[in-house]
Amino acid sequence: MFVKICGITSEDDALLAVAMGADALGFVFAPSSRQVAAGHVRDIVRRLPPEILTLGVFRDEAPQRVVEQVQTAGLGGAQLHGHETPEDARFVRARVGFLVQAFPAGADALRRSDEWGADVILIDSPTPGSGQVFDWSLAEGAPSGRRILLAGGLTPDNVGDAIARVRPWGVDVSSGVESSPGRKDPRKVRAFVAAAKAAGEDLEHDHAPTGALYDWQEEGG
Ligand SMILES: O=C(O)c1ccccc1NCC(=O)[C@H](O)[C@H](O)COP(=O)(O)O
Repeated sequence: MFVKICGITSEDDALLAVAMGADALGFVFAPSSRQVAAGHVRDIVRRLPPEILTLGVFRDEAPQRVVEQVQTAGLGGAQLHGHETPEDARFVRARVGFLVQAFPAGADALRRSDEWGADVILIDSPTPGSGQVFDWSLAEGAPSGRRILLAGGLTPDNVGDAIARVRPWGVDVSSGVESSPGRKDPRKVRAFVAAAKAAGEDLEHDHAPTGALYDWQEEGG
């Protein structure tokens, strides 16, 4: 189970999340209480192991500006959370090398998400970074055979249920592992990563696959 910790604002929190077993970190460039500047992110990213996927998080930003910010910060890719068109997304993907495209759960566009050409489809609540949980049955609108990252109000207490229900490729969290906006709580981060990884192991040992997301994992994606 791939685990991304989003809304990182400090080197301490970045190193903490990595030490706890996170696979990816997100840095919010969109207007937010967690907003960070490219120069600050660059200083953090330099201290991280190369295998950690680092993503710049944007919302309705000009595609060329997304590319510039990702490159200035030395990030591994971009995560787009707004009303980006498939053309915007493909422009960014071609220049930054890795793209996560977010869709609000239940959005019609989720069924057409292949058009965005993203490496990973993120299914989130309509208000990203808000800590709001959505009805997980809405994640069923995702295309089959794609890497699905699930977010939206996940916590150490509910992430196991969410994984069992949605069977995603990975999970993404911000609010649920914070002590205050932009500050991560070490105990919550530890508990979240452990619960997500344990639930992922349970999925692998489950011999009764039911969903397309599981099929993709079975095929070695
Ligand atoms: O965190 C923000 O404030 C934010 C603002 C604008 C676009 C995206 C933003 N965050 C994205 C994330 O933190 C995660 O991808 C995800 O939405 C986490 O949500 P939650 O765990 O519910 O806080």
